[in-house]
Amino acid sequence: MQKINVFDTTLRDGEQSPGVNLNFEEKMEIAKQLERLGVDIIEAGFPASSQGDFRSVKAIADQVKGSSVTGLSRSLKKDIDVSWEALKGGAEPRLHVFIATSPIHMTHKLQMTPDQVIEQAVEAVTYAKKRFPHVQWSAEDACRSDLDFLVRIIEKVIDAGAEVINLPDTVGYITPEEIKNMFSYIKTNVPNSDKAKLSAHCHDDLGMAVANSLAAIEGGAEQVECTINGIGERAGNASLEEIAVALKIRNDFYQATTGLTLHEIKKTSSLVSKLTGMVVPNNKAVVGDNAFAHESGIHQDGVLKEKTTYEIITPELVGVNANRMVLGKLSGRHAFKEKVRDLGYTASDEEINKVFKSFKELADKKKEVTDEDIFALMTDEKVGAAVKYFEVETLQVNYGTNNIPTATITMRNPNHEVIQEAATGSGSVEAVYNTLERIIGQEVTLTDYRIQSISGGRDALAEVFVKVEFQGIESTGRGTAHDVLEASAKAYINAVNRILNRKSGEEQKAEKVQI
Ligand SMILES: CC(=O)SCCNC(=O)CCNC(=O)[C@H](O)C(C)(C)COP(=O)(O)OP(=O)(O)OC[C@H]1O[C@@H](n2cnc3c(N)ncnc32)[C@H](O)[C@@H]1OP(=O)(O)O
Ligand SMILES: CC(C)C(=O)C(=O)O
Repeated sequence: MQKINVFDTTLRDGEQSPGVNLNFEEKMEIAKQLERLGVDIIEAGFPASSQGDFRSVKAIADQVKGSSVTGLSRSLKKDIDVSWEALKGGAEPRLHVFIATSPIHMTHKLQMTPDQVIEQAVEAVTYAKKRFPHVQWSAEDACRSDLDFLVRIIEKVIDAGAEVINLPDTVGYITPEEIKNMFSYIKTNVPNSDKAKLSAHCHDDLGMAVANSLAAIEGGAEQVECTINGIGERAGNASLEEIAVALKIRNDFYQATTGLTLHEIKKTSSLVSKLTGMVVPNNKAVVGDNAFAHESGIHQDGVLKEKTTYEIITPELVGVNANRMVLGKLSGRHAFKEKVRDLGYTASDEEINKVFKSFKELADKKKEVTDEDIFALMTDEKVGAAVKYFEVETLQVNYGTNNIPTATITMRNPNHEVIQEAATGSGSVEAVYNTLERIIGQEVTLTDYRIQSISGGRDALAEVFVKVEFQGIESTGRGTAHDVLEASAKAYINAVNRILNRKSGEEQKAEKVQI
């Protein structure tokens, strides 16, 4: 099994993401986490770019000893000198020096001839080698460079002392097949290629950065440069976690491995997301919130029977506690039943089937049905096992800033008669309660009223708790609904029904049902 070195550039190319600006403490915290993750090389910054970056790179090089620390430098003596000052305290000081090799970059940006570029590259590597025991050289925009020019310049920088040759796809242009061919071409045609490791550094402009990095490995790369969560200049870099997990899960194909502690991946991803402010999309491979979540009934059923039906990565592998069954309108009975059991309910198939129907109705109205929602549905069902003396059939409330709130309610009474009444109140809830009291035909004293939302979001269920006194007995009641007034009415009637149940001895029966 071939060992692939992981070169993490979250703190250098990752910080080039528009809008990202990490301070000293943040860079230090990320570097320490990268060390725990076990990356081979941390590119901590670009020391010559600013005082702040110099200070961070220096501190990381001085303090992080579990990974090798490097910094980026142009092919200029002044940049290399500054980099040396920053990196010299590292365990084995390592410089990453680059120059562009594509015709577009050489002509327009550097305004140099290919021969001048070769000369400057060799001069820079030679100069760097006088100080640094390890020098990596990068051919910026290698993937749009002339292959035979690359062969010429690479041979010379290896002779000058570069021990890693990085061939970046700077603008995310190449395809997997092309990059694989490019790496094997360089390996075969550079006469001294055995004296250096080849490295890939891919950008994601066409969404192929990870595929290209893996293809480069097939072509002979022994190092991949990547960032946590794939952050980086423009559309970002190849994402470290995706490459690492692909190599692990498909090592039958790639025959390659990394030295990473994979269960640190999720923690590292969350830390980088928090400190950079770059949110990880829910559907992001490996570290997205949905990476181990199943919502559709057929998938949930499959996973409950055998995880490998729909999971190729175990959540534990990357430090996620467990997979997640998300209950929504596409979920089925198997997952629902499992969730009800997980929540601690003992329920018969008949009860499950009944609540499943209410669950589907709720799921049609709500994006995600949460544990709290299921709890509310189950509690309603269990409490509903007692006699419902009164039951609200329809409820309408007329409210306006210039009107007196009026409620009109149709309700079934203990004699199974449907009665309609209307009443006003100083607010909508009072109007509802006055109307209910009128239908009940006896005084009901409300002694407590509390409302809260179940789970988050605008579409959350409302949950109302009341305490009422009726016929000399006090009882609590609870009601849930999407609408606060409906939940208020349900809670009030629930309390009255409980009192009537208790009076007729039915309450005892209801409490026997195990919740
Ligand atoms: C593909 C990559 O990701 S490369 C890394 C990109 N990262 C960064 O640029 C972040 C850090 N950069 C910086 O802070 C600044 O750009 C600095 C400090 C490096 C340079 O700043 P300035 O001196 O103001 O130059 P500026 O950035 O405007 O232009 C870049 C200069 O470097 C030259 N240059 C670019 N790459 C190289 C190189 N590898 N070797 C030598 N010179 C180079 C350019 O041709 C240009 O030279 P010119 O001023 O003679 O025209
Ligand atoms: C300087 C190199 C490594 C780079 O970041 C790129 O080409 O994208």
